[in-house]
Amino acid sequence: MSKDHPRILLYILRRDIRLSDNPIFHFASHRTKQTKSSRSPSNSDKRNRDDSLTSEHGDANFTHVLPIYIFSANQIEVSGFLSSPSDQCPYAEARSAVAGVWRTGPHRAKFIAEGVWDLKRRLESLECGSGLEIRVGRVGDVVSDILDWYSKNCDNGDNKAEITGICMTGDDGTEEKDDENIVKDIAEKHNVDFEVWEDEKFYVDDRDLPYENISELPNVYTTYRKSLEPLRDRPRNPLPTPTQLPPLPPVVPPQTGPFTVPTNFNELKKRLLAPLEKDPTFTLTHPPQWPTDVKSAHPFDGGETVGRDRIAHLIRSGAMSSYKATRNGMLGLDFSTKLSAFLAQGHITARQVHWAMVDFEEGRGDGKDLAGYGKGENEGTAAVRFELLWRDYMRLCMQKFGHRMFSLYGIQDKRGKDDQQNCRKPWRTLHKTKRAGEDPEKALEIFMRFRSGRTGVGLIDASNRELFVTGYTSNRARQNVASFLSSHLNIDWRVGAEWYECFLTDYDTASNWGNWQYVAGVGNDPRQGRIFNPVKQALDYDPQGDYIKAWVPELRGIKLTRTIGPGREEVDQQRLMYLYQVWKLSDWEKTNLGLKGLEWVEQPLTKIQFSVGRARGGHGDGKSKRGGGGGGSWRGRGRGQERNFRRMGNEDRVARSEEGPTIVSSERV
Ligand SMILES: Cc1cc2nc3c(=O)[nH]c(=O)nc-3n(C[C@H](O)[C@H](O)[C@H](O)COP(=O)(O)OP(=O)(O)OC[C@H]3O[C@@H](n4cnc5c(N)ncnc54)[C@H](O)[C@@H]3O)c2cc1C
Repeated sequence: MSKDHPRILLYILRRDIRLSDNPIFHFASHRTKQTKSSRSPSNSDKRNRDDSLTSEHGDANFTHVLPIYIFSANQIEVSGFLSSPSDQCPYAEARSAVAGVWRTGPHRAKFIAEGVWDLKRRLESLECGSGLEIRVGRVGDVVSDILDWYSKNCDNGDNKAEITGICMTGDDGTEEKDDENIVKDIAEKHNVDFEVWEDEKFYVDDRDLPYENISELPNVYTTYRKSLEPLRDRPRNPLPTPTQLPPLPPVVPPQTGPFTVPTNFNELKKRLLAPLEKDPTFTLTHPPQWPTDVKSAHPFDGGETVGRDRIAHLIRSGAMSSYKATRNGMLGLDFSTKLSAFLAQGHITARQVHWAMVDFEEGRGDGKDLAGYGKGENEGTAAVRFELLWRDYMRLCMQKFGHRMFSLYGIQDKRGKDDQQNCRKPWRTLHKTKRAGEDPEKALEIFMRFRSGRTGVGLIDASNRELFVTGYTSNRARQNVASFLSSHLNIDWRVGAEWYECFLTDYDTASNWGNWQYVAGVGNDPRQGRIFNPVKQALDYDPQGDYIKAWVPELRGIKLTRTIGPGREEVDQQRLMYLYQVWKLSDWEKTNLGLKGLEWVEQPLTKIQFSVGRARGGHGDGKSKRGGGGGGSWRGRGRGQERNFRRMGNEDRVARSEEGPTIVSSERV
């Protein structure tokens, strides 16, 4: 066989859809440079050579790189790619295990497609013959088909093209690990090298963690964080963006039947969305509608190009530096970074975010006129780093606990003794169990109202409606929603996690399931059993009612102010209570506002006991010390449990003394 025959490295892209700071592309580009320089004896300067790469990853034996992205049939519905309507899809529908909802809903499907297309464009624009191939199917099937095709169709004697290596970046999801093992077996069968690379998209590189073994990962975030402080010193340098890569192979196998992959973006998107659009209501009798005058907090297209622009915008606008003060917001583009979806798909890396902040902190690049430029780490940039570390931590928990991340009883999984003593929470499930008093139909109905944004609790409904139409809802809202489903309604929290998996643009296996467990009280919250009171939380974080009114337009007619002098109005906390729980309105007002008789208004899923007293003076300027609306004290009534509500991930950072003891009591209807 000729030594010049095409030898192909098959690179299976996963959540590393970017050209910059990408270890595999960096390595491949490095090989191109090496090959070129070894051909030219005069160009023997090895100063720029990255020896760690070559020693770590061996002497690569490839002349071509075939980057391939697979829409994985178990995670995203692929029946829209069938070549003909009469074809039968060989895969089961990509639905969730417990609630049976689509694994990937329309917002993320679109975002992923945009990211993949952006990378394809970037690779093609290098003008070195590189590109990206898109396939659909189960990962193992696609890889097998490609290897078989090269064995069968390219056997031209000396010029035979062959796959000499397969690589992918590691992923800690359980399904992703299964895929890695399947591809490893296929590679072995074909006698092809296989390598799983460290994905370098996390804040702290795995190789720099102070643990020998993942079992040593502390079960409490704070302990983990302290082991890594000072956080600013931790990230490695990002890898440079390749300017040249080995070309695509001269011949590339086609997508195997019964599927066809379109060659233009609009058609690709159409095919992905087609099965989801067959039922745009997602089985809801009252699907949320987009209020015409409200803008999405997350209007971003997917892809490395937009993601990197977003980082630059956050620096240039000062949003990164003001992050600590604004991060609990719920409306608008810049109250938080909105980087999560780009990070989840690997369109950008956490260390790129870090180094962009370092440039600002050290007075390089954008932001010259902003406060804090060149003055080192500030409260905002430190808080962003803190949150990025949460993301790392959730991912490491996934690595440590594996399947337990998806278990109803969580990573704690208190079986045995506790089980016998019936200490486990009696979750309401959507399916029949042997437990007495189960009513799965009722649970299903409750879940339907929850998803529709018709629970009757303003903050929860606003968030769930926002999620449905935009694919995003803030961290503050997510915590309340998760707590509401799992603790106020006692519904199996996994159906909430699955609903989020379907609808979140930024869905990330570890962050989603880890956060749901944490809030549901079965994860690694050291203060087990915290419950968010969505009325008090609304008072603290939506003190003018703007967020609820935006997303629940039926409530916009509720007058929230009272007159405090000639031509002077202030938000009245008593009236805010009607917005937060509309059932509290008088029949007369309900009738006037056209709300009378609506199920979610008259029969909320739960009534939360919470009231506010009249102002004791001193707050007549309309600003409470919580930064919100009118003054006045609040009072919870109930069973006498006292809880402090603090933001997850925040417990050791700010002592929120202004958040006094809160009593949660709710009466399920
Ligand atoms: C029930 C629930 C489900 C969630 N599901 C997801 C999910 O599927 N994907 C996801 O990325 N985040 C998830 N989060 C975490 C958090 O809500 C989002 O990361 C954040 O709201 C995204 O907006 P942002 O990028 O503006 O965040 P910012 O507030 O700007 O934070 C900066 C970055 O830090 C990371 N981050 C912040 N908070 C967390 C956290 N609690 N856990 C892990 N990483 C964090 C994210 O990467 C985020 O982009 C969930 C939180 C809850 C309570």
